Amino acid sequence: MTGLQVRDVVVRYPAGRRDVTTAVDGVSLDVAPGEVVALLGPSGCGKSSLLRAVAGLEPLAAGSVAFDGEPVDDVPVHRRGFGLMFQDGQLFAHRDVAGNVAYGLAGRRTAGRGSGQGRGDDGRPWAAGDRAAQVDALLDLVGLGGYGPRPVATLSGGERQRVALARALAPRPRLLLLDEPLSALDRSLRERLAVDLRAALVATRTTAVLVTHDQDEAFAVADRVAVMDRGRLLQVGTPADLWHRPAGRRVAEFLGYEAFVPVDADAAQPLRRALDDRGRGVGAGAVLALAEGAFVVDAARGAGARGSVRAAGGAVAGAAEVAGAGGVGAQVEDGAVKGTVLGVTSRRGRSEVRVDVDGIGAVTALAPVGVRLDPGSVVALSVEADAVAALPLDGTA
Ligand SMILES: Nc1ncnc2c1ncn2[C@@H]1O[C@H](COP(=O)(O)OP(=O)(O)OP(=O)(O)O)[C@@H](O)[C@H]1O
Repeated sequence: MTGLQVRDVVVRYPAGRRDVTTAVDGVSLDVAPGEVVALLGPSGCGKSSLLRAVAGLEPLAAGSVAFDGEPVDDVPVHRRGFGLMFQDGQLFAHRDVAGNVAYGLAGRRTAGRGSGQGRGDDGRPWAAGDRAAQVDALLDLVGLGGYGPRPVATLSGGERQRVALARALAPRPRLLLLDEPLSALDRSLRERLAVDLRAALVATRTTAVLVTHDQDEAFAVADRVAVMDRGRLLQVGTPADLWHRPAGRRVAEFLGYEAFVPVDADAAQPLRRALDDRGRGVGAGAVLALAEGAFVVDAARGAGARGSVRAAGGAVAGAAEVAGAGGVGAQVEDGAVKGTVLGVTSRRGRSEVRVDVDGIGAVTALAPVGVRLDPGSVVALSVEADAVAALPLDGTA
């Protein structure tokens, strides 16, 4: 066995005088060498407790943690050869950037020390050369080339986390444990840093476990995502696996699926046809989960009643648009899915249209940026099959 093996791990904390909280409730998980796995779940589901148990910072109430087939349960934290990185980076304020990274180099494991811990020079970017060159290479790796002499007090939050990452990678840990490393940053910075974090982990072939409550971050950084809830693992899979085949409603909700409809309901038939067209036929009895964008406002097929679909330039799209023609939806083509507009917001170069669809309820449809739709108007909707998933019949997760 290579990589990390977590078996039936239980972590408990005292709660009150007699009670205990079971924060991790029998979790098993393997992480292959060079693989990045994200632990994803809502606040309090036990992600950090599991990570801390792997690190050796929390005692196990049951189960075991092994690396490369050897149990580490009796190995103290600093002898496990695991690196840790936290939300706030915890840089040394009195050292400059280079000094912080060099501190990580000082802790580098040497080849052959301890079982499975040593890896000789393997062509990684900072494996050779003197210490200053290694620091420079690490700073280049995290996109901070030339930052060495900067006092850390002068860095932005994102830059600090990049330094913390360089420092954490410097000793070439056989496993890097990252606890919400980006969550103190604002969203756009987080998105950019997530991409860079993955690039740095892949370039250094670092085996890593990342804790996050942010689905986008988990999907951007990890090869596989482990969804946790109430101390248990609900599903582990690649981002594509999870997105297309959530194990159940709780996983789907956590990934951002916002509406659910039994496949046999009338309202589900257009969705079912769209899945059939993609070769993703769904059997009777399943439930369809709809993510944002499962419907797209279909301007070409018309809008009716008290509103109209207008493109950004003001041109009326769709010949069937009428104002005030009695009866909501009167002018929308037969056979089209119809939705009553509840409101429109613009985000990231597109419009998100909250629409109420008969038999399904309120969902978020997409439309071109600048589209003007009055609340109460009825729009035709087409289905985007990629944003629809079928939940298995027995999916309890
Ligand atoms: N030191 C502790 N003492 C007592 N209870 C704790 C302790 N640490 C965590 N817990 C409890 O264990 C459960 C899991 O907490 P944990 O921090 O592992 O969750 P999490 O998923 O990482 O949450 P968050 O995303 O909010 O950090 C929670 O109910 C929490 O209150």
